[in-house]
Amino acid sequence: MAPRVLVIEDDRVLSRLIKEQMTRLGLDATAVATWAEVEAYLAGHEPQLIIADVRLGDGDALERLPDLVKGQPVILLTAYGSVRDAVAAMKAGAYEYLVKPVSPDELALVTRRALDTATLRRDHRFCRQRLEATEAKADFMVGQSAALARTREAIVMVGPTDVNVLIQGESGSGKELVARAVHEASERAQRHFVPVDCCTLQEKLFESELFGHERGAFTGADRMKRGLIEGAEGGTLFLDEIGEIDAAVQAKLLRVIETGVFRRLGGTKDLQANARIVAATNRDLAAMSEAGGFRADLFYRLSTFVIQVPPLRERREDIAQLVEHLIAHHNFSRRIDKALSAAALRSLHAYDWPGNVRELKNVVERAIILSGTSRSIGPEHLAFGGRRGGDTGGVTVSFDHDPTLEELQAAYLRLQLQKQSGRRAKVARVLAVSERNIYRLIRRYGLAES
Ligand SMILES: Nc1ncnc2c1ncn2[C@@H]1O[C@H](COP(=O)(O)OP(=O)(O)OP(=O)(O)O)[C@@H](O)[C@H]1O
Repeated sequence: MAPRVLVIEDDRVLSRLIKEQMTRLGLDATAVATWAEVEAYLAGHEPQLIIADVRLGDGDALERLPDLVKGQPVILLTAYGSVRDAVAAMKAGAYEYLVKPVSPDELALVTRRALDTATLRRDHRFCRQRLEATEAKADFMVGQSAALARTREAIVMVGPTDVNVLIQGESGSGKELVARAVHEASERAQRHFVPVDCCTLQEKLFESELFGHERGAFTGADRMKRGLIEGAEGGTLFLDEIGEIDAAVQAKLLRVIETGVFRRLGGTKDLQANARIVAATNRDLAAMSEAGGFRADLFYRLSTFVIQVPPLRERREDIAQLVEHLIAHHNFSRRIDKALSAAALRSLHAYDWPGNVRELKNVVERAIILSGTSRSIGPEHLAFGGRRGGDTGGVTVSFDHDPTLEELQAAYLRLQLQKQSGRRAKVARVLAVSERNIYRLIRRYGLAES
């Protein structure tokens, strides 16, 4: 459908000319000559653009402009030499003003631009709304267990206070979900929640992601780039896997927290940060700081308030509800009328869930696929830790001594990296942990070349 344009002009000749030109531009134009007609038209239509003469016989467009511009862009036509009108028009929110006699080329150009801008604005608004809707959905924490209730209580308590929060919990237990909930419960909820993955192999890249960089800060930095910390202005900066940041970043972060000041990479200006810091880790940060692996002063600052996210095996009573939620919200199959058989629920209860809710999500998604057209999900559709039912074709890791847990983990990771030809995303799926966890482990065990 052609975009609608309303032309408000009481000079009959000019009105006809503009209308004809709009038609030539492929627009659906309607011309009116009085404000009474405008009101009647707007009661039944929503034009995408209005072109209006500043002064009509029965009223002044400038007075009505603030109301008019709410719906769509308005281009005003002003008399030659009336600078006062032009300034007032722009102040009142007109998209553009054109001085009579109107040049057809200029009118065509401004019309196109106004329509394009309006479309962009609309798209942007739409994207934002969708984003907010997804974020709100992500905040939906499923589970009625007493353990989760304690986590919820902590969120409600600390959310509005603006203090820094440290979220501790095993991988896949829902730390990011908790961080989002803290943000939502705060006065910063209207601003951005910016998640930052601290687990990266390239420290310099990470630093510039976080703090931004000035032009020329390093080879390839051909323009200034703002860091995520600036993106979180007025909102919340979520530092995931905080235990992984190196000493240089630890020092910079401490400075931000203590003084509210930071610098972009290669910069000399002190910039003000206003972001609430919520950090998460699945490591024992207190022990790390005692052992010297993490700055004690930073740990102290970050852990003003600590929220523990319980592992799934400590809240098995949530499993049934989580499975129901995961079936209802999965997005790769149209069949959402699946149900778990009692026997399948028993095996889910019996399992230990080292990968927590993320692992449960993987298991449920695989089960939805494996159960095909059958409505019921049975134990034969469940594949724990990548294995299904009675299928025992596993892996063997051998040692000439009794390995420590760490050695076992490193060897198994090396083996999986070989097996999956170094494809980390795939290894992450098999091990039922996040890809960033795989990065972290690769770095910890020095397997980067695998
Ligand atoms: N209580 C819950 N209700 C619904 N979904 C959940 C819940 N807890 C976790 N999830 C889902 O499980 C997955 C993993 O959660 P999340 O990413 O928050 O874990 P994490 O602890 O931050 O993991 P990592 O340590 O790997 O960063 C996500 O898809 C999340 O939506």
